[in-house]
Amino acid sequence: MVLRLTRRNLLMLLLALSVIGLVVYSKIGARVNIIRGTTFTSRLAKIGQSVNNGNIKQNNKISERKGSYTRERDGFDDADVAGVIRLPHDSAQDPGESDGNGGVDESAVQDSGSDDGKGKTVIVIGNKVRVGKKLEDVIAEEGFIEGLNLPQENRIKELGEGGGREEEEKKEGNSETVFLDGEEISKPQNDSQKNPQVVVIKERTGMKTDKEKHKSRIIKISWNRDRENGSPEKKDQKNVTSSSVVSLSASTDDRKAYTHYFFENPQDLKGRKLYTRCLSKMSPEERNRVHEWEEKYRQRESLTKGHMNIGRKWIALSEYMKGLRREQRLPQVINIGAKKSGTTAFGWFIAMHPQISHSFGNEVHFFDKTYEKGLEYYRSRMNFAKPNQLVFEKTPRYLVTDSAPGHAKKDLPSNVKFIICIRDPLKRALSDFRHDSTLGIRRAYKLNPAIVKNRTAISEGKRFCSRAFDKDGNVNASFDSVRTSSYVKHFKNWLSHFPRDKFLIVDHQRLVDDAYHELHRVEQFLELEPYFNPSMFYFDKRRRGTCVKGRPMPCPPRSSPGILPAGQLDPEQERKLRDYFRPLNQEFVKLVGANNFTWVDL
Ligand SMILES: Nc1ncnc2c1ncn2[C@@H]1O[C@H](COP(=O)(O)OS(=O)(=O)O)[C@@H](OP(=O)(O)O)[C@H]1O
Repeated sequence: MVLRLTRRNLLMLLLALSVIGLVVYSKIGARVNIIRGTTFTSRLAKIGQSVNNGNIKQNNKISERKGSYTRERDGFDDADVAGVIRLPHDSAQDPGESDGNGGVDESAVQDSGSDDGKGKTVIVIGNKVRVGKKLEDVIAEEGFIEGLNLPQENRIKELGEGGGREEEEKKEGNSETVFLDGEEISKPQNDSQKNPQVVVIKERTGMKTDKEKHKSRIIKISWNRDRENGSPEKKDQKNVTSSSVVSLSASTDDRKAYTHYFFENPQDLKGRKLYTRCLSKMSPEERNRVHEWEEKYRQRESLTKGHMNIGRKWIALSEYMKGLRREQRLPQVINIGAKKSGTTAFGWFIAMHPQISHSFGNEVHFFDKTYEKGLEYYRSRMNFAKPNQLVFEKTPRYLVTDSAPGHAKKDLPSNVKFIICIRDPLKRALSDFRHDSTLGIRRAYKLNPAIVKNRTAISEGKRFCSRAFDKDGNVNASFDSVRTSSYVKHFKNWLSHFPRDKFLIVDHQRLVDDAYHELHRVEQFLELEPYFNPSMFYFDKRRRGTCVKGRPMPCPPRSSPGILPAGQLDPEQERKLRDYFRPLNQEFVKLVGANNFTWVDL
């Protein structure tokens, strides 16, 4: 049969091909899922489930999915992960066997998955499972575990980058004493060292592409946190984090110098970005000194050049900085918002003060976006501060993130202080909306500038109102731009965790009209030596903002490019919004205890 090549026939053919494609894809996809769902991680999770009622730790990236446990897709194949779970009752000694050829030893898994498995250690490295074997024996057999070559006295003998290990190194590894957390694990000194509660190891396998190699270069060892305070009864496996290992091994001072999130998570691309940024701020001479230090570190640790991954570079860098008495500390001052209230300019001004060390980058977004990465990550986002400096970061979303103050209270030192920048709530809301619209169309704008050509102040005002009011014409309090401007609601949430004297309110308008006055208040609040003076600042008409005299770049950077006009409202809509904000402003002022904001009663 010969089909005529008409448009209709072509369409039919395309449709048929798509259907076939879909069917094939769904079949293969389903199979892939089944394979993933039954790999050793889910088995490992089941073992853990029988031990601790299914509370497999989040930080091991094992999460519940469709009734069974499977590792979160974080770029690793299941075969890259290994784990050790010490079941309760440390009794069994009979070693289980690996099948030796990379497959999972089914009997070992089944054995330990049942209640009979209690009391046995289950160790999973790569896709081998061992039951009842001593951790130290397994480590000795495996020969190397990256991530344990902690600095100097905490070092484990490291044996190559997996895959192509040298024969000689292998021998060395079997004969050398192995150190874990700075202790000889072949001669444990107390029971808790003998009994690791959880060890999770990510091990590289035969990776091919560079990207995969990078990803696979992670091995994590986690110990039960309770080991630290010596209360094995209070075991809570959910609390285990990979950073506990380092923190257990180092004294407080060493911890500050060496513990580094990127050392343990070299796959986190942020590490590379921040490292580059940090070095780019240095003079060429200083950069050379850092590279020399890295080389010293490499030789001291007997590492090959290939070993110097980004995690180790961070360790070397923090060692170098430690020598200059500079270290990464958790922030002591946080500008928590509000968005579009001049927070970027504020951060830029305050960073001029010699006693302030600004975090890397404009915003950190720890309490609102990356909290699950842990405090070590947060610390690694801070710049290397001198002993007399206060560490500062700003993230405007903290103000409106409900969980932020609780987490900040729990995690930060008690001397932390907060700055809140605020602004006329209506102007802020319009600026906020413009910011979000700009981000939304930035891509389209790049492709076709004409897309914003017809957007006027009036049209933007209309777009704003279509969101700011509901269909009955009432203010839509849950619209983001309106919600953020309701300062009192957010401030109350923060006040329920911190006392009033922990906060300083900075008004954007005053930052424009009299920057010196505002910044001097900040100096007093933070107990800094006076640095700013009135003659430093001027108002730049073109930039419509405060700038600083005598600097190569006199004005702070803008947080978003102004490709759209600010929205203009008709008087009726403006009145309605003002009526909405007024009582909230008044309540806010009562709480703050000062009333020199020009916009409160508008
Ligand atoms: N130098 C200087 N002095 C005073 N005010 C300034 C300065 N630079 C920026 N701005 C104004 O700050 C508004 C942006 O605020 P943020 O930096 O907090 O925005 S962001 O939340 O970080 O996106 C933004 O407001 P709009 O222009 O209304 O959008 C800026 O005009």
